[in-house]
Amino acid sequence: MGKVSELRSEAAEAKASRSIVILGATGSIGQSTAAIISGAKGAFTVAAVAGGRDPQALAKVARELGASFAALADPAGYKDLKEALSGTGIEAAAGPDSVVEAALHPSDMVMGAIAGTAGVAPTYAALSAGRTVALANKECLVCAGPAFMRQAAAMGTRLLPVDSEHNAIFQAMNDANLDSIEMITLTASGGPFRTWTAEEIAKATPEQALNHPNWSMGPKITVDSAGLMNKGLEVIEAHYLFGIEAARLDVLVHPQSVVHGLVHFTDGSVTAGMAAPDMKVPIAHCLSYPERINTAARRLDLAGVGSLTFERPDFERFPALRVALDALRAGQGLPTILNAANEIAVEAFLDKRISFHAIARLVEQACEQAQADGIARDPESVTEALEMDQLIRERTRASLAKGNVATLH
Ligand SMILES: NC(=O)C1=CN([C@@H]2O[C@H](COP(=O)(O)OP(=O)(O)OC[C@H]3O[C@@H](n4cnc5c(N)ncnc54)[C@H](OP(=O)(O)O)[C@@H]3O)[C@@H](O)[C@H]2O)C=CC1
Ligand SMILES: CC(=O)[C@@H](O)[C@H](O)COP(=O)(O)O
Ligand SMILES: [Mn+2]
Repeated sequence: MGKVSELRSEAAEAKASRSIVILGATGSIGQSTAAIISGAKGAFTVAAVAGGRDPQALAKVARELGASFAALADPAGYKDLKEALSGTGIEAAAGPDSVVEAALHPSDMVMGAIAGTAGVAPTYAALSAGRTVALANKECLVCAGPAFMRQAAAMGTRLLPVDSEHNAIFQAMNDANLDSIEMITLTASGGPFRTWTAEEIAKATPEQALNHPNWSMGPKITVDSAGLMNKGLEVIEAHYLFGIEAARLDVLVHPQSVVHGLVHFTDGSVTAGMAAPDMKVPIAHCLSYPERINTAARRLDLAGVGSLTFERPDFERFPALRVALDALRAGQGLPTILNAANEIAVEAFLDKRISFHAIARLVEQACEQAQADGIARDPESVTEALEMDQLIRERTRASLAKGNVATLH
C-alpha cells in the first residue's frame, strides 16, 4: 500500500465508525454488504441484522459482524436462533415485528435488502424514524413509491440507491438540475434468454431462468431479470427515485453489464455510470456516502471486456417489460398491482405450477382485471399500498387456483 492510501485508511479508522442495520443480511445483497463491512476495518459497526427464515445463517452473520440484535421474520425459528446465539450477548428476536424493531435500532444507516414486498414495512419504518436508507429492495418503490419519497422529503432523510443501474445514474447525475437532463437510460443484461426464440422462452424451466449470465442474485430478482420484468420494475423505481417521468426513461439491452446507466444532458453530453458487474461497488458507494472507501470489489478491465454492445429490447419476446411500462404510464396504482401479482406469479413459476410465459400474462391479467373491476387507484399511503398488495395477491392466487390451462401453461 502506498503512503497516501495508508494515510487515507488511517484517517478512515480514526473517524467515528458508521453504524449499520442490515435488513436481509443472509441474502445476496446482505452477504455482499457484510463482506464490505468486514473488509473496511473499523469504518463500520453493525447494530442489528434481520433475516427471513434461516436462523443458522442469521446467527452466523450476526456473530461475524458483532451485531447486538438479530431478528428473524419467521417466529418458528426463534428457538434455533436463540440457541445459535447463546453465549454471544447478541439479543435474538423473531416475528415480523422484530424485523421492524431491528430496522429501528439506533443506527446511522439501514441497508434495505429484504427480497420483495416483505421489505416495505421495515424499510418504511426506518425511513420514518429519520434513518438514511441504502435501498436495494426496489419493490419498496414499485409498491409504494410516492409514499416513500414523500416521507423521505418530510423527514429530510436520504434514500441512497443500491440497485446497480440507479446507483450508476445517481453518480452520473451528480446533483444536476432535472431540467438539464433530457433522458436517462437504464441498461439490461438481457438475461439468460436474450438470444432465445419466443417459443423457447415460453417453455423455459426455473433452472434455466435462474442461470443469469452476469450476476449472482436471489431467486426472485433472477427470474425477474430473465423476463426483463426486473427492468420494468427498475424503470418504475427510477421514476419515483429521481422524479423523472416515464417518457424520459429508456432501456437498452447491454449484455456485458458494464455500463449500468446513462444520463443524457440537454446540451448533448452523456455521462455513463460504469463498473464491473459486482454489487459490492454500489453497496460500498452507499455505505460510505459521500466519502469513498477502498474495497476488494471487482475492478473494471475494459480491454479484457473488449467491446461494449447495445441493442433495443424486444417487447415481443419479453412482454413483461411492456406490461411494466404500461403500468407506469397508466398510473392508478398499477405499479402496486403489478408488483403484487408478479411476486405471486414468480413464486408459482419457481414451484413449477406455471410456465415462464404465464408470468407476464398473469401479471397483465391482474392489472386489466383490477382496472375493469374499478379497484385500481393510487394508494395514498404505505398502509393503503400494502392493503392493495394483499388484495391483489389474493386475486392472483384465486386466478391460479382456477387453473386456466390455456393461460398458465
Ligand atoms: N442480488 C442483487 O444483486 C440485487 C438485488 N436487488 C434487490 O435487493 C433485494 C434483495 O435481493 P437479494 O439479496 O438478491 O435476495 P435474496 O433472496 O438473496 O435475499 C433476501 C433476503 O431477505 C430476507 N428475507 C426474506 N423475507 C424476509 C422478511 N419477511 N423479513 C426479513 N427478511 C426477509 C432473506 O432471509 P432468508 O435467507 O432467511 O430467507 C434474505 O436475507 C431485492 O429487492 C432485489 O430486487 C437489487 C439489485 C441487485
Ligand atoms: C445487479 C442489479 O442491479 C440487478 O438488478 C441487475 O440489473 C439484474 O440484471 P438484468 O439487467 O439482467 O436485469
Ligand atoms: Mn438492477
